[in-house]
Amino acid sequence: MQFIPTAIPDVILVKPDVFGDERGFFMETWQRRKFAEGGIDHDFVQDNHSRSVKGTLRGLHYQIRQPQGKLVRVTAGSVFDVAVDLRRGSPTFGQWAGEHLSADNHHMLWVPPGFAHGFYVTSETADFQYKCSDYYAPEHEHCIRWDDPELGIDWPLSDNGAPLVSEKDRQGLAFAQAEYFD
Ligand SMILES: Cc1cn([C@H]2C[C@H](O)[C@@H](COP(=O)(O)OP(=O)(O)O[C@H]3O[C@@H](C)C(=O)[C@@H](O)[C@H]3O)O2)c(=O)[nH]c1=O
Repeated sequence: MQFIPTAIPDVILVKPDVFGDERGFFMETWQRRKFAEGGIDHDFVQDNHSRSVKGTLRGLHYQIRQPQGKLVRVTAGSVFDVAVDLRRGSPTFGQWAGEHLSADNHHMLWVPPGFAHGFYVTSETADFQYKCSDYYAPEHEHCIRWDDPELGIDWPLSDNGAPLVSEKDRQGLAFAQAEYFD
């Protein structure tokens, strides 16, 4: 199991050991002791699973109270996954880290509390599964626009136009107008 700091060191790319044989493969997707040694030392209280069609973009989401750390992975298809540092005073405040996660590369991303999170689907469909370190609290949920020019996220958008975004995400705030973490 490899734990690799990304462009934002607190955002960690996890490359699990994958044991293939004639039946298929086996891998550990969460193991408290190994992940703690790798810098991901959290209790998880909720697991989520979403499916999205190609060109979908979900995000950028965060909860200003009850902030959630998210251990995310893709079990079918592929996505470009992004974390944005919203921790005021952090040396990487306002910066983003992005990684390609897929069912084929088995990579996971640790998005700590204090970050906004989103992803863009690059395959026909994508199944996206993640563990959360706090409960869903819609009353504390905030959304920053995925295409905020100040953030300048380099989404690998397909040529045929704008991504598929929920009504809620279309109402996302500019980064400059967002609430941050102290
Ligand atoms: C996130 C969530 C949603 N829901 C419900 C609310 C709504 O009716 C329906 C769809 O919700 P949303 O449109 O917010 O789903 P979605 O846009 O997939 O929201 C998710 O996006 C990614 C990027 C994240 O980082 C997640 O934390 C979460 O915010 O599911 C829950 O019941 N529990 C949950 O934990």
